Amino acid sequence: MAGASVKVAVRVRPFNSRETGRNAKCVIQMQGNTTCISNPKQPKDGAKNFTFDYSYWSHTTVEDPSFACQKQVYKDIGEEMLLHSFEGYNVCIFAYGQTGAGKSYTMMGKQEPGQEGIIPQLCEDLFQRTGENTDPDLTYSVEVSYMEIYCERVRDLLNPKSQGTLRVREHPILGPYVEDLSKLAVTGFSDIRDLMDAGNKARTVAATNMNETSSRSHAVFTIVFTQKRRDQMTSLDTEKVSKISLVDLAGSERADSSGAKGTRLKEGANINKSLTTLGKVISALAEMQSNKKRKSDFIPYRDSVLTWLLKENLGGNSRTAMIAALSPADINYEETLSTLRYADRAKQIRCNAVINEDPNAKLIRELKDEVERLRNLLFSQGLQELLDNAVNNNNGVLAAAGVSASPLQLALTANGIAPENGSAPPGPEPESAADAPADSDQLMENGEDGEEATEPISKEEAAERLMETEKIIAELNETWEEKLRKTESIRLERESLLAEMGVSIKEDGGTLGVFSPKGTPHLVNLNEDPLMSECLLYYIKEGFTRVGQQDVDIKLSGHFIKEIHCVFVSETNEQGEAAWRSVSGCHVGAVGRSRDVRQREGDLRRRRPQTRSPHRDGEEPRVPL
Ligand SMILES: Nc1ncnc2c1ncn2[C@@H]1O[C@H](COP(=O)(O)OP(=O)(O)OP(=O)(O)O)[C@@H](O)[C@H]1O
Repeated sequence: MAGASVKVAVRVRPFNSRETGRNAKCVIQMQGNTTCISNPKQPKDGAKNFTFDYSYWSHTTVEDPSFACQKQVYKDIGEEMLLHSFEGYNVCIFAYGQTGAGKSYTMMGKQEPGQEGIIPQLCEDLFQRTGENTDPDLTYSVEVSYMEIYCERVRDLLNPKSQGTLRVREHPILGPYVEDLSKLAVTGFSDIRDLMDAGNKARTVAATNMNETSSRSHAVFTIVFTQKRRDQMTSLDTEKVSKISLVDLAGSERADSSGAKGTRLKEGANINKSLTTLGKVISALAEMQSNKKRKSDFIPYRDSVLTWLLKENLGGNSRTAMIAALSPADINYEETLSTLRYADRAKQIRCNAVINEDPNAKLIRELKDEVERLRNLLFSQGLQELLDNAVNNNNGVLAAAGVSASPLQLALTANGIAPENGSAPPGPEPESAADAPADSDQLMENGEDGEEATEPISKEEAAERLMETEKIIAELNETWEEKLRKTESIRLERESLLAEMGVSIKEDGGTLGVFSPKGTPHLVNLNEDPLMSECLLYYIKEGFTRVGQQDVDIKLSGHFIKEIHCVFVSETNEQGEAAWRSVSGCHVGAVGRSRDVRQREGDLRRRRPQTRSPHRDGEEPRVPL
């Protein structure tokens, strides 16, 4: 399997309503695995051909024999990658393309039958296959994390407690990783589907709160799949661990072509830092293939968070597939051509995947060696005694205060050399000796037989690395039951937080809508497309809602609906009476609350003072009512 190239597919979507409305012309044609794009300005001689592993024609409907549906895309790419993960390889699928070209549709899809994307299909297939196992010596475990990279900052989409940005670090043995990113244990497809759903909600909420859309961030869904086999003869366990990374990249349009100005342009540049670097990494890797002499240290992985975290998936230990989403419309010709060129370059990358057999045992051994090495290093500088004293002195005090810390942490803190937790800015961090501060006390390692020191390391750095390694060992040693307990408590926290925010999401005609803080009705326009901006989404809070025209009670709570003509909210007037106020231009239908709900609300209002503001105190609504 060594030296396999990145599998590259392209997929063209149907026209959207705007394109149909403008009589857009389709500039893409496909024949077998070849994609042809014609220049609308020079239709005769401007056509360009590209060949990929797959060219998916999804521009028409299922009636068309050449139509590629969600199932087919999964079968060709998702299933192949899943089978590689069963073999023990790391795998990665990433979707690239302009905003609105169909990346999320291909990766996540919709919840309707037949519309699910690669991620849910792969998860379902994974549990289907593990469920069919009849070998008592073979057990499986699955853990999931979901993060978002926005403006070079990493957010945990599954842990509501993790409000800020997470630190991207590099461990000398593990390589780049996100510190404190939750990795939740799952036991079946419904668990993983709930997490996906929760993560997607968190993503949209975060984007809306920042007045953004999720198309400006990269979403990385990771499954860690472990297969443990017990050997009856020796009673030894062997493990194969595969990391499945499923990445929905931010829209690839160039900042200048999106018409962004000012802050937007600056943000665009920052968001695109990861994409630009991804482009540079792909080019450098492609060049490395054609010019064998070129060394891999040339690859600028460290220049962005995305490429740093996906280092192994790009030219490293991974089987990788890229799907480039294409818009069919003539208006997007330039962007689509640039996507095709990007995909064409990615074809040249080769990855050296290896089966990750028994990494845990090996890893823990290596990490323990590292702890030993660092301890010796600190010990040789006379710090061991301090460590012991500090442990003895502090243990009781901290235990009484309910603080748990490792002995090492206590000792280092007591000696003023423990690193601060999580206060460093996100992004790749220099870890090499060359990056260490030159003026701090340097600990020199003595090699065996009095060899010269190999790597000077500051005492702060040794301490930090020691703590980091101990933390990783503790995580690796966590039992499955402990992981499940932790997952459950995070789930409860997440649910209560979302319920408190009154968050609800419904896919409505392909538009993902969001939310109402504290359940008050808001008008939220999530559509960046100016031509669609009249299409507001209305959130209706908990309770029964009466559609006046039809005079029937319809339960609309927690739903987003389009095309309401008028929305009334009940609130208290100056005389302290419940009154109705129209919050949008009123014409035909009316949406209000049914009488019993109004009654109940009136009672409540008389008991507690109400603000006239339909949004939280001190907080402006996104779209003023
Ligand atoms: N193959 C397809 N078949 C049917 N509809 C599609 C297809 N691809 C995309 N669409 C529809 O086109 C719209 C835009 O697609 P999508 O949201 O997946 O784009 P995107 O590239 O992920 O954009 P963004 O960068 O904003 O996330 C959605 O309404 C989606 O349902």
